[in-house]
Amino acid sequence: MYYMNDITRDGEPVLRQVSEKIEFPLTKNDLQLAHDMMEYLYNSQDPKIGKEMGLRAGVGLAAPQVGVGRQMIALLVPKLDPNAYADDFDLEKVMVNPKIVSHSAEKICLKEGEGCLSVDDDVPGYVPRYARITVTYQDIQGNSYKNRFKGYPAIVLQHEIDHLNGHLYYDRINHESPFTLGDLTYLLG
Ligand SMILES: Cc1nc(NNC(=O)[C@H](CC2CCCC2)CN(O)CO)c(F)c(N2CCN3CCOC[C@@H]3C2)n1
Ligand code: NI
Repeated sequence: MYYMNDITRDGEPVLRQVSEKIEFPLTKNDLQLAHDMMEYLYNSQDPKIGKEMGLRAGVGLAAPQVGVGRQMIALLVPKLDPNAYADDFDLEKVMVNPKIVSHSAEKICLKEGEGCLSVDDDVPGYVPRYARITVTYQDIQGNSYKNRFKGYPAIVLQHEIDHLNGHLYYDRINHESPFTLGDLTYLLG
């Protein structure tokens, strides 16, 4: 069970390192990590539990954010469609050793910019992300996948995979003019 004081903050070296590849079969610790990361996301998205526990809401979480420099991310991305059921997710899974193997030239961004549980103050500005990506990864059983993502789930995945390579979202903001569209094709959200 994670609380906010379990979240590693900007300034801790682990957030700026390249995380280690995970070998299979997963250790008990790895399985516990996967469980705890998903549990944080569910708790943080529950208005009652999230409030009681004082959690910042999250749709994704990377292992370095709980101090573990290993290649594991957890995703709980709701459908953007307001008519979708609350328990209907675009992405609801743990990915081990995720890797972007190809991507569109086209870039998009979230209209309201991004934030990060590991960065206490919000940095305003558009964060350019690839509109479409192909990702290889393994699930906690060790099955391998190669899937394509676009739009909102693709943005979240790029934010999380960045954490595994020591990048934070504000590294990608054009600080000269944070809200220029540049080569951004469209804004999402
Ligand atoms: C977009 C969004 N970012 C939230 N937080 N930031 C995060 O998730 C960080 C990762 C995201 C920042 C931009 C892309 C990835 C965490 N990060 O640092 C991990 O590396 C939200 F909380 C949120 N939503 C919408 C859906 N809602 C469902 C009901 O519960 C509340 C929830 C709020 N949307
Ligand atoms: Ni983050």
